[in-house]
Amino acid sequence: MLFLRRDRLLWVLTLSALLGADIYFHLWPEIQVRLGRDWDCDCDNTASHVEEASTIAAMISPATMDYNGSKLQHLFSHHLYTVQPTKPPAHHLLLNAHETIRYHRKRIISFNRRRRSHHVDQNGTSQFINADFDFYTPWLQFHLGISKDALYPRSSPVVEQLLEKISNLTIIHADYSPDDKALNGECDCSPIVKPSGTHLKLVLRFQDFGKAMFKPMKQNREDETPEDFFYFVDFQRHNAEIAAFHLDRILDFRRVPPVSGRLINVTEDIFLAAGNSELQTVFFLSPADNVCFFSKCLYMCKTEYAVCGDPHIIEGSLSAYLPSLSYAPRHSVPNPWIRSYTFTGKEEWEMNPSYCDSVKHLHPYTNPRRLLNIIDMAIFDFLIGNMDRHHYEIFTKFGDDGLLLHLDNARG
Ligand SMILES: Nc1ncnc2c1ncn2[C@@H]1O[C@H](COP(=O)(O)OP(=O)(O)OP(=O)(O)O)[C@@H](O)[C@H]1O
Ligand SMILES: [Mn+2]
Repeated sequence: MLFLRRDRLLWVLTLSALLGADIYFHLWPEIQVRLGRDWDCDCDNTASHVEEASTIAAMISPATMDYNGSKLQHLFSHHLYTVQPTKPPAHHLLLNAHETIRYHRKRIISFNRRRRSHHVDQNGTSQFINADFDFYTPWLQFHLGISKDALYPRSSPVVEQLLEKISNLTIIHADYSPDDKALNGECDCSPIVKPSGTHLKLVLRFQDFGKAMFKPMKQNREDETPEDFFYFVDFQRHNAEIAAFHLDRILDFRRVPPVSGRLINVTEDIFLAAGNSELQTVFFLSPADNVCFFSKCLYMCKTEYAVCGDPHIIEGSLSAYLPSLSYAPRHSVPNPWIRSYTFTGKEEWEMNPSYCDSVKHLHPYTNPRRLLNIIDMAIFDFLIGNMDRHHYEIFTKFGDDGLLLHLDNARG
């Protein structure tokens, strides 16, 4: 009996020793690596960062401008941009891969079914294209890579692949954006969607089931804002959206969803792909025989604010769509440094010299990360010349610690 008990004790001691060794030699070093290397901060040594920054400055200085290839690619090949911090832990990612895939597999089936019946109802003569689902498709990889700190990892190949897709893939569906739908009472689009939209925009869906927010070119690129315009009625420029994405990436914020320019065929890519008959009612042929359309929204959406193809083709920006609000909720937060939207009014920050201090003591800015994030956004808006940041959006999942989305840069 005594022998049996001693035997069991020996087993327990041996197993504990093995477990202890495993924790000490394998698990603990792994934990140390993770604790030591923060995802957003490879703060190794300031001196070398200063040196790297001056190398970058040299790369983009006029002296090296004779470089023939893409200057952006040249810049992003610098090792400062290719340093890859450790992968974020699963709880720092926005989405769970399995659930996201399951969700989309179901959605794509119902989406194809709905579109097919609409196509039949309309006696559609054009070829019907089913949306496909592929795990490696860039929009899905983009969604799966969204983390607490950035919309995409620093040297992610997914960004280039996504830009290539949104500028070339066949468009199979066009619809109003959620805020236009909220305006028309068609959607219960969660807290962030307000019937706003001073900018004509549409959601376009591609053959790979990816989506993008389309903002058409509204005036010539070289048109300057007339001096008498207040900033809150300033032009909205599709190319400002594109430039803002690139600058945000250069600054390593990575908080603007990838945006690409594209020539869109108003008739084929929008009118014939319209997901609801309501959208088709806003199209008309102009006296110059160009195909035009306008949007239904609060302010500038009458026919005189329509945009027209030439006769079918129009340039615009396409911003890669973020994960749906129904499974990655976001909310909109008023910017404490909002500009006044009246001719004469002033906001509190313009009159109260201690406003900054009071904001610092207010939730959520008592969180230093949130305060720094809003300062980043102010720097970004200063550089792009955007005075229209009335709200910003955040992913609800990350609470006060998460990134601020730099959406809506058309007035940059
Ligand atoms: N890439 C995107 N993915 C998902 N949603 C987007 C994207 N871009 C914009 N949105 C959503 O559409 C809303 C309206 O877009 P945006 O602010 O760019 O247009 P707007 O016409 O300027 O609107 P507003 O008048 O409210 O400023 C945004 O608040 C955001 O919720
Ligand atoms: Mn706007």
